[in-house]
Amino acid sequence: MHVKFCGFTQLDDVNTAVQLGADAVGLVFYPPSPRAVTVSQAKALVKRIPAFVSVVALVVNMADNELVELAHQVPFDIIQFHGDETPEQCQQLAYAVNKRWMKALRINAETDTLESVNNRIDRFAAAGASSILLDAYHPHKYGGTGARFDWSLIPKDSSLPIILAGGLNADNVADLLDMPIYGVDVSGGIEYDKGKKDAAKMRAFMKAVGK
Ligand SMILES: O=C(O)c1ccccc1N[C@@H]1O[C@H](COP(=O)(O)O)[C@@H](O)[C@H]1O
Repeated sequence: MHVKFCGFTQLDDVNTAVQLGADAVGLVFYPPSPRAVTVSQAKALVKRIPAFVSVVALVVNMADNELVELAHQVPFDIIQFHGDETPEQCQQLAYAVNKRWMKALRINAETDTLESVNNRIDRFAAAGASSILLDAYHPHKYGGTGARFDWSLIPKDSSLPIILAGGLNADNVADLLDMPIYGVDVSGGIEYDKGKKDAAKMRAFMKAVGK
């Protein structure tokens, strides 16, 4: 199971995540988020991230010129599109900065079915996504809500590797170990306050996934 810890703002927390063996560290470039970082904060955090640990830039409906500028300033590895971006927009934006990317789909149990989730994944696969992230739908927020979605809507035969997010923590992540997913992503479940990570919660999370 691959693990991404997301929403870092503190150097010590990044160091702890790396020491614990996180595969990826996510930085939020979405100013309304309480976990958002500035370019200069991000540069300082990324300096602490060694080879073999991926840096993920989480963006929400970011304008083309802003993403190009961000990519010039911060050496990230992968873009996580977590807004309303269409497959075509993701493809164009990622091409403009020459980066791999994944798309977050917010799953709504009232309107989604396994078929609709698979169809949505297929559209992003055709546009060149390297993975898909499934998160819980919230009517007023794009993510980082701490809410889970109905896991029976996780496809078994997805055309892209699935990264599961939404309300994960050390107590529930083990329930995912038998599911057809490539990785997990957590933010709120490893925090004591927004953007401030709890070393014991990070450790417990890694233990729960057997890392
Ligand atoms: O973390 C945020 O503030 C955030 C803001 C806007 C979009 C996504 C955001 N976070 C991502 O949301 C999921 C689930 O987070 P949680 O574990 O339920 O807190 C995860 O991918 C975060 O990276």
